[in-house]
Parts: sequence; structure tokens; C-alpha cells
Amino acid sequence: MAPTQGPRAPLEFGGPLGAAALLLLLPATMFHLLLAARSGPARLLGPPASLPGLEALWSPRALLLWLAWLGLQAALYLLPARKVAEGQELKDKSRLRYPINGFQALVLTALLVGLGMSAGLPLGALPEMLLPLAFVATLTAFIFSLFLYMKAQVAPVSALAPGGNSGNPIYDFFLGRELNPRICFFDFKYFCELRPGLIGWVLINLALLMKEAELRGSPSLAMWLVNGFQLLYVGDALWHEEAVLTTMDITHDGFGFMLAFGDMAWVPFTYSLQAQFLLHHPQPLGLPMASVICLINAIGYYIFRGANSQKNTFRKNPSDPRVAGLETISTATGRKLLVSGWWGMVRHPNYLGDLIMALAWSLPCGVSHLLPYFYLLYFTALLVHREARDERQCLQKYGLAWQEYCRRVPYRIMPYIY
Ligand SMILES: NC(=O)C1=CN([C@@H]2O[C@H](COP(=O)(O)OP(=O)(O)OC[C@H]3O[C@@H](n4cnc5c(N)ncnc54)[C@H](OP(=O)(O)O)[C@@H]3O)[C@@H](O)[C@H]2O)C=CC1
Ligand SMILES: CC(C)=CCC[C@@H](C)[C@H]1CC=C2C3=C(CC[C@@]21C)[C@@]1(C)CC[C@H](O)C(C)(C)[C@@H]1CC3
Repeated sequence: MAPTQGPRAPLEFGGPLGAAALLLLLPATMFHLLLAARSGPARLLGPPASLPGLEALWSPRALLLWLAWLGLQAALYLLPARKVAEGQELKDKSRLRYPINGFQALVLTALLVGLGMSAGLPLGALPEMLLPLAFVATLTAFIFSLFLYMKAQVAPVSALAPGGNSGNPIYDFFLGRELNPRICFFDFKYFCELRPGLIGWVLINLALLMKEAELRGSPSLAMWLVNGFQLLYVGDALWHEEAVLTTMDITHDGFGFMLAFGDMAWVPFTYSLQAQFLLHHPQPLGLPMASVICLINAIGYYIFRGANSQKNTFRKNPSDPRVAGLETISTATGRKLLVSGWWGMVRHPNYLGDLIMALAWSLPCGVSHLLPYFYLLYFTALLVHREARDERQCLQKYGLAWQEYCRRVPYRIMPYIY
């Protein structure tokens, strides 16, 4: 019998039924988007022009390529790191240690890809393989999640996540049972969150840019912008890798299908949707409009980075001169909450910045189609739901102090709107 935890955590994501629906819906949506992006009408809603047969999905070459990619990223993870960081305190009062070498992995991957290309590696052939690659990524996410589910059977109760241990196998498989599954120093969740999918996303974008150059002589301005913005986002995530250790995915959520599929398949194959769309549906973009879009991205990034860095600095050292002057509320846990600066503007300023960037990533695709705006729509839904989950957890953690914070900072994400 699998170990379960004492008091049951409230079920999220619509319980077992919701989890079962998402298990099917998420991969189906990903394949729909991949097919729609390459089809003439590029419709977000409605059935795809044609359904692929198994021969279009299954390719041993794609499987080999995918396994080689995972192997390469795992090897880069194991290289000596410039720093080893400690995670948040766990239930048993211990702290796990994490290598901080994600940016190094990005640079080394770029060097290897550059070397490969100068030796004739046909990166422009990758867009043709997106469908079979997405298929093997989904398959590996399923198999890997099964392994994680089994592994949790033998994990001590203290290693289990607050959710994901309801006793319902479908729900627990989806949400994930173990908080930080590891083999020795290799932390599966931390590795997956930042490496194969995130770096894979920028590699797919680059391959789409190369393919566009092959087809049309040079990449379009729209393609350059999408590649540049998303490279900045991924580079920033890896540069500030340590900050991921305080996100709810690492500190609260178990590692199950949701994150395994999200990290390994959903991120690289749906977050590259704008570049996929642009390859098949070139869009004219003039310099004045491109400058406005760059400005929108810069504003979004400024808010996103400012808010995330302010909170991380404050959490690491509240007397740091950059945050020492900010107004705070004391909580019964001994931790404080910021009520001025970015965190006095709305309760999730980092989400606001992220959403503004999401808009800037879609605008280069023009306004003729809804498809490239999928990311903005999905991301809005994800962040509204995530904000509600975080709010519940903070209310539980900080009680009255959290209520006081909500009174002082009434808007959640968008000032005067939400
Ligand atoms: N591109 C993508 O697909 C996704 C991107 N993201 C991005 O990831 C980043 C991290 O997001 P996420 O982990 O959801 O949440 P946050 O980084 O917003 O962290 C929320 C936590 O911050 C602390 N906190 C909240 N309010 C305050 C305050 N006033 N003062 C001090 N601490 C406070 C609380 O934790 P505690 O008090 O315990 O420190 C709370 O649980 C965001 O920038 C988000 O946009 C997230 C999901 C998907
Ligand atoms: C629909 C579905 C499959 C949901 C799973 C959600 C995941 C895709 C996201 C949950 C939290 C994420 C974060 C990032 C990527 C997407 C997922 C995994 C992130 C790594 C992106 C880069 C940012 O800078 C970040 C490091 C703050 C961020 C952390 C959360």
C-alpha cells in the first residue's frame, strides 16, 4: 500500500476527473497546435485540416535524437557547477543542495550546436521532425511519470508533496507524489524544469529561423523578434536559476505527469508556436511597429525581473540595502511580507510583467490569426489559476498578516482591473 499523508490536502485541478481530463486534453492540445501552425487556415478553434497517421508520429530517428538530447542535458547538469545552492527547508528540517550551472549548460549547448552546424549539421531539418519529436517527448513523459509514481511508493512519508497523495491513482499520477525525487545528487524535477525543455525551446526556435532563411533567403524581422525575446526569457531564467528554488513547483508541487509533460513536451513544442506559425505564415512587419513591440517587451521584462529580483533579494537578506528601506508587514512565522515597491503595486507584479512579455511575443505574428495568441490566452488562465493556488497557500501560511496584505494591496495582477 502506498504511503499517504496525515490530513488530506484539498483536491485541486477538479479532482480525479479533472486530472483524467487534463491527462488527455494537454497532449491533444499540443498536437492540435502543432498541426494547426503548419496548416493553411491556421485555426486555433475547430478541427485540424488533417489528422496524422502513426507513421507521421512515430520515428526511431526522433526517438534517438530525443534520448541524445536528454543525455546531453543530463551530462551538462553533472558538470562541475560555479555554485551549489541550498533549497528551502524541508519538513524534516533538512535542505537539499542544487548545482547552479544552467546558464553554463545553455552556453555549452550553443557552442556544441554551433560546432555541429559548421560541420554540416542540418538544423533546418528539425522543423520537419517536430511532430515525431513531440510524440516521443509525450511518450517519455508518460513512462517517466509512471517511474516517479512507483518510486514514491518506497519514499518516506516526509518526502511526499502536500498534494498528490490523495490515494486516487489517476489524480496522484497527474499531480505527482514525491516532492523532490532524486537519485543521489540528480534532482529530476529541478533538472526537468530548467534544462531539456527550456533549452529545447530556444533550439527549436533557432531551427525554425534557419529553415525560414533557407526558404526565403533570410529570416524575417518578425522571426528575429520572437527568437530574440524568447532567448532573453530563457537566458534570464537560467542566469537566475537559483530563484526557481523558491517557486511553488519546487517547494510545493509533487513531480508527476503535469510537470514532467509540462517541462519536457509542453514548453518546447507549444511555447515555440509563434515561430512555428511564422515559418508557415510569413507576416510583414515594419520598423516602427517592431520598435513598439520591442518597447512592450522591455517594459514587461523590466517589471518581471524587477519584481522577481526584489522578492528574491528580500527573502535572501531583508537587510540588503536594495530592499532594506521597503515597508513590510510582520507575520507570525517570523517572515515578513513586502507592502511597498513592486509588491505594493499588485500582489503578483511578476505575473503582470510575464503577461506583458507574452503579448509582445505574439504581436510580431500580426492580427490576422488567433493561433499565435494561444500562449497569451493559456498563460493568462494558468497565472490566474496559479495566483488563486498561491493565495490559498499564503493565507494558510500567514493567516491574519496575509489578510492585512490583501487589504493594503487589493489588486492581484493588474492594477485597478484584477
Ligand atoms: N512562463 C511560464 O510558463 C511560467 C512562468 N512563471 C513565472 O514564474 C515566476 C515565479 O512564479 P510563482 O512561483 O508562481 O510565484 P511567485 O514568485 O510570485 O512566488 C509567490 C510566493 O512569493 C512570496 N510572496 C508573496 N507575496 C509576497 C510579498 N508581498 N512579500 C514577500 N514575499 C511574498 C510567497 O512565498 P514565501 O512567503 O513563502 O516566500 C508566495 O508564496 C513568476 O515570474 C511567474 O510569472 C510561472 C509559471 C509558468
Ligand atoms: C499546462 C501544463 C502542462 C502545465 C504545467 C505548467 C508548466 C508548463 C509551468 C509551471 C511552472 C513553470 C515555470 C516555468 C516554465 C513553465 C512551467 C514549468 C519557468 C521555468 C519559465 C521561465 C521563468 O523565468 C521561470 C524560471 C520563473 C519559470 C518557473 C515556472
